[in-house]
Amino acid sequence: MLNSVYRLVSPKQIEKVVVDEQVTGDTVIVRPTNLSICHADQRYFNGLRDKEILNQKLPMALIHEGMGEVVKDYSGEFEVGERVIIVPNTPFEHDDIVQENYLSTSKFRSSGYDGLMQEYVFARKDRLVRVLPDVPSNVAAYTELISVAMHGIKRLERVENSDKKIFGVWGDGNLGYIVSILLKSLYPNSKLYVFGKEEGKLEMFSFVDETFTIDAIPEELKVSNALECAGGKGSQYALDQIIDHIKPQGSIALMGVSENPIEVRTRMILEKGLTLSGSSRSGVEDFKDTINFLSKYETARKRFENLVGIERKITTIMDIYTFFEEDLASSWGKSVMKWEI
Ligand SMILES: NC(=O)C1=CN([C@@H]2O[C@H](COP(=O)(O)OP(=O)(O)OC[C@H]3O[C@@H](n4cnc5c(N)ncnc54)[C@H](OP(=O)(O)O)[C@@H]3O)[C@@H](O)[C@H]2O)C=CC1
Ligand SMILES: O=C(CO)[C@H](O)[C@H](O)COP(=O)(O)O
Ligand SMILES: [Zn+2]
Repeated sequence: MLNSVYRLVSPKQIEKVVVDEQVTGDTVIVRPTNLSICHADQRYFNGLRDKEILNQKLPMALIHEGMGEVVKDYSGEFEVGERVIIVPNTPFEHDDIVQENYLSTSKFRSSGYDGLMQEYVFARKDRLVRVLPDVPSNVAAYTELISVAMHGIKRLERVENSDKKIFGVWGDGNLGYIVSILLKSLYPNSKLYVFGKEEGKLEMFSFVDETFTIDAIPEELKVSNALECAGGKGSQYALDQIIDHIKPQGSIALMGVSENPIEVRTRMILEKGLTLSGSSRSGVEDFKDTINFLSKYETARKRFENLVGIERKITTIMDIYTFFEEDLASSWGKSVMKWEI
């Protein structure tokens, strides 16, 4: 069946290609409707990855955060018109130990495999999760990032000690905001401190116990466990501060992605007996946990609406270029496209 796919062929150049899609008894055809930009997409769009990586991964359609409506279901599980979130990770094997998003055989949309910038997405039925009626489409669009935060917290839980008095989140952007919302709901008896660069952004974190700009952290302040949500070179500075302000034998979730390798003070990690938990992407179970979370915590669900930043209707390739530029310039929130191309 013919489908139009909008692929990034080189930095800042997207071309429409028509591909012949294979259909099986497990295929569900989804019309993408609301797509959200991730930092990873911006890195590809602007050519901020190594040349070898770009050569290896392009051409490909960008975007791995999004939802759409079922237009045809060969599996018989979904109704036409149902709103569904598309899980970007696609495993081809099961492993009892390694989770689906860490299997080298899995494919991940918009990382060497076509993302959601397509006329129709031909998805496997197990890669779709229904959107709750109370969740607006512009929030459902970035469920993937919520599931990433959920996954990171769950991985941290595997290694944490029993001290959960104070969580520290470094990063006052999208991921930091989402992680903070999840922590505040999941750990109502713990204190939550958020560390960021700008007062203006930190004001959005009114629901946490305290916020600090990173140049004014009291020397004696200590956290039990920490989550690094800064990314880029900021990961290095954040990790450095975390090492200073975390209690001995605390645990750190590393979630921010840096384009280039960063320096880490391993000596102090050893001296304080710290545990680092790396976490990347998410799997379908994390999406299901996210949906359950959204259904259980109404206040948290509403808070996610405050994270919607710019929203635009996209009808041409030129609109995509403009939107990626606007997203780069935007100071707060997730940028969501109404995909009408
Ligand atoms: N592990 C995973 O699977 C995933 C990882 N990510 C990664 O997470 C990172 C964050 O993404 P996102 O939240 O969308 O990005 P944002 O740019 O919205 O947020 C990052 C925030 O951290 C702030 N920051 C920078 N340096 C520091 C520091 N030293 N201490 C505290 N805060 C700091 C930034 O401030 P300013 O803008 O002023 O510099 C910004 O507000 C990115 O690297 C992204 O690629 C995203 C999705 C999934
Ligand atoms: O954003 C992400 C998940 O939501 C990941 O950071 C992203 O998938 C990493 O992949 P890549 O190596 O292609 O940047
Ligand atoms: Zn992402």
